[in-house]
Amino acid sequence: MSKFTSIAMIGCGSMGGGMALLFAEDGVHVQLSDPSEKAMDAVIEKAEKSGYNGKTKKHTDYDSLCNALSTPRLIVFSLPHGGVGDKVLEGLMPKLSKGDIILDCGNEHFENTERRQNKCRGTGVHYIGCGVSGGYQAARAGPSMCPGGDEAGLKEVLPLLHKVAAKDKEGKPCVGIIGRGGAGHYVKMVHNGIEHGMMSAICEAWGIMRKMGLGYEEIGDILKEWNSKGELQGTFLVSIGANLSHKRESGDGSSSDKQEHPLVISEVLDKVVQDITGEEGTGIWSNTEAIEMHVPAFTLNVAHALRLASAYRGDRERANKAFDGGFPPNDLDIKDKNAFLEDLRKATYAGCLASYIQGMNIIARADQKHEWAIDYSQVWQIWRGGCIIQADYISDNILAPVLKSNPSSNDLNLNFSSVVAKDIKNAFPALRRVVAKAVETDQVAPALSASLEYFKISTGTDLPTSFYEAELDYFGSHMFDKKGDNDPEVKKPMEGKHHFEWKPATSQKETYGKPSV
Ligand SMILES: NC(=O)C1=CN([C@@H]2O[C@H](COP(=O)(O)OP(=O)(O)OC[C@H]3O[C@@H](n4cnc5c(N)ncnc54)[C@H](OP(=O)(O)O)[C@@H]3O)[C@@H](O)[C@H]2O)C=CC1
Ligand SMILES: O=C(CO)[C@H](O)[C@H](O)COP(=O)(O)O
Repeated sequence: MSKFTSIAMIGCGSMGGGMALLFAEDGVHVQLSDPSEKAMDAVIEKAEKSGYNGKTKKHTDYDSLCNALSTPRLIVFSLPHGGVGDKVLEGLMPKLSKGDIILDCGNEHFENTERRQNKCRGTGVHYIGCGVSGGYQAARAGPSMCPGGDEAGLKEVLPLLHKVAAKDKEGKPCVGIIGRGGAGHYVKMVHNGIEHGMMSAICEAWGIMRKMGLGYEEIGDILKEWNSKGELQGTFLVSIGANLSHKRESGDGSSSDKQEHPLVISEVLDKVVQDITGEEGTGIWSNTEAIEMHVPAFTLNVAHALRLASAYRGDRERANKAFDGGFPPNDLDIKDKNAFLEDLRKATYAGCLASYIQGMNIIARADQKHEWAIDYSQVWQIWRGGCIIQADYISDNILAPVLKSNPSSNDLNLNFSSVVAKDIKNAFPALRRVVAKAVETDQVAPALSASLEYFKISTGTDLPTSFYEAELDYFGSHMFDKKGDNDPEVKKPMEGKHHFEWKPATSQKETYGKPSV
């Protein structure tokens, strides 16, 4: 039996509510706090219905909440990111004692996490940033959990997390100590960046299949097939895509019912708004981090841009009118449908793998900067099951050989892996054919196109940036390295050693002639 027999859940929305039931299912008493009594009542009702009688209780003040907890206290946050957590922490701190633990299971920005960790440090309260993944279904059944912070607090709470977290195919829990400071929230943030890249690649493939004339349910069957074998085997986002493709509002699925109830997917508008409404920040933060860490993340960047562009439906409609109909994708007349679908499957895989590679590179660079001592074998384990980016083939064949041995962050770049090289060389011609077809027929394929460019550029040794560098030196005296220079620094991102006087600076009179005024 865990020492945490009575814990707090602060925030009883879709994730917190589900996790409260998850802990209650494990026999733990869960003390609830949420501004909405209705939200707490809903959790209590579900707990009672599930037979967890008396295991959940609502509180409207922190005194009664904290007094109801076993010690050391374990307080789980499932709150919107930003100021809410600060306010809650401020309210709780006077009631907490040395050894108590806050487990922040929201998608918090890692800098907020570290700021709060610093605030708590002098008091002996442990603040753990624990990204959770898998959506509200996983919150209820057991999410993938990514905790980071000080080791003492992590070791205290880990046995309980082992019990409630998602389990992989071998039954091992998808949770482990990720690293120090804000590492847990950082890795979860990048998980979401990868998620966005993968979702973009998959939705672009879906759009292309629609233009091939395939019906929603036919596409669902194809996605099911993709998920069952090969490089996309066991990919959660592909599997839920297969599942959602067949869903109708209600009814029994009979043919008369099919006429009455359209497929839900056929009614969904093309608008992703979370980044703009501020509900979620992870997509913005992971792309900002990619840029700030100087990591080329082609797929992630354009996936985010697609979301942003999609959100402004009204602007798109207005521009569409101004452009007299814009550039709508043409119907695709594909002679050998099966061969093209196979290309599309491989292209989708390349987009998913590109997302993983870019995400891992962001994590590695941040780990070096912040000295979090990330345990990459745990990153691998945490992403094995229960999370949105779960991808069994990638996990078993691409990540395991690199991550399981917990390499140094310097050796993490998956583009150095012979397995990745083999797979991408196999998928690249298919990706090229799909992108070429998409370009030719105006399909929307930013993440697929960016992934093609990514692999071409990140493995290329003859880029057109020679000309770029020359122009920079021409107008800005920014220096350049020369082909054939043997200095090892040439291989590093360091300023070049040469400047050429392409055009000497001249006086205003020499440049413009005699002024007219
Ligand atoms: N939804 C998902 O799939 C996932 C979400 N997350 C993260 O988990 C966290 C929660 O997400 P989610 O459950 O979807 O969001 P919800 O909005 O459903 O839940 C958040 C809850 O916190 C409550 N809340 C607000 N202020 C306080 C406060 N001062 N004290 C106690 N409770 C408060 C909200 O109440 P009210 O509505 O009345 O303001 C709401 O019930 C977020 O950080 C999210 O990014 C992580 C993984 C997956
Ligand atoms: O964290 C999550 C999954 O891992 C949540 O589902 C989150 O709501 C996804 O939203 P976004 O795509 O905006 O990050």
